[in-house]
Amino acid sequence: MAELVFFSGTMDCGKSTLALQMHHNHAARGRDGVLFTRNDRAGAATISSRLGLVQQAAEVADGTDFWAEVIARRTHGRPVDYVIGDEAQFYTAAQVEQLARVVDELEVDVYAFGISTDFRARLFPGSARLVELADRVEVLQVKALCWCGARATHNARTVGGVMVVEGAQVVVGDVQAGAGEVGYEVLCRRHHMRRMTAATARAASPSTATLSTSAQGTLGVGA
Ligand SMILES: Nc1ncnc2c1ncn2[C@@H]1O[C@H](COP(=O)(O)OP(=O)(O)O)[C@@H](O)[C@H]1O
Ligand SMILES: Cc1cn([C@H]2C[C@H](O)[C@@H](COP(=O)(O)O)O2)c(=O)[nH]c1=O
Repeated sequence: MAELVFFSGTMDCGKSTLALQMHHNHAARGRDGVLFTRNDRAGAATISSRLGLVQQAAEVADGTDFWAEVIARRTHGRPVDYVIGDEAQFYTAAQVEQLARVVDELEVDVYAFGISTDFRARLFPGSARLVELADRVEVLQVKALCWCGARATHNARTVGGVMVVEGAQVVVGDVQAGAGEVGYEVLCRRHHMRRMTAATARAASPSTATLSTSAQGTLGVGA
């Protein structure tokens, strides 16, 4: 039976890498897949992973209808066994419903990848609908880490390393940002709620190492 699976995690936890690995493995066994993305950092119609993999994909716009996209390809003779949708947090709720219909009525597996919450720790509309409709929500195994060494569970938006809480929900950006640029940093909930980034923690206590001593012990670093 076909499935709608939502692979979710913070920024920089390996979602796009996994999306491209899954595409590779399915395609290697002769399955036909269609790749979609929206607002990838590397530019339109691209899925890019920080590990260096880049693949062309169809760019999703507000008017994209996933049901029509799959039907059109099937009409032109493609089997369309699965759909991979990256940056799925940016899809509309209606588009997620179309994906669910593609699964249920066309027997196409849909693998959606995205962050659940924005810089204010609020669900994106697309992610909320995925959590509501997915057969499974999978949390990625590779842990992104907060500066303190705890598992990062939240995404902070930063300017010059300082967390900001005002602004538009969608601002494309990266965890590696230049001075003064809008960037992102992944944090544990405790430090997200305290608005404490690596830079502000260092400024508050310059002698504190970025990873806490206990975390360094756990991770086997800092000896
Ligand atoms: N130089 C590097 N060496 C090894 N792994 C890296 C390197 N740069 C990034 N990564 C890995 O890539 C992950 C980010 O992958 P990516 O698919 O771009 O994430 P996401 O799509 O979730 O934002 C990081 O968590 C890290 O594990
Ligand atoms: C938290 C947050 C993120 N974004 C943007 C920033 C990036 O362009 C993407 C996430 O990409 P990744 O592959 O998961 O690193 O989302 C945003 O627009 N608004 C936010 O609040």
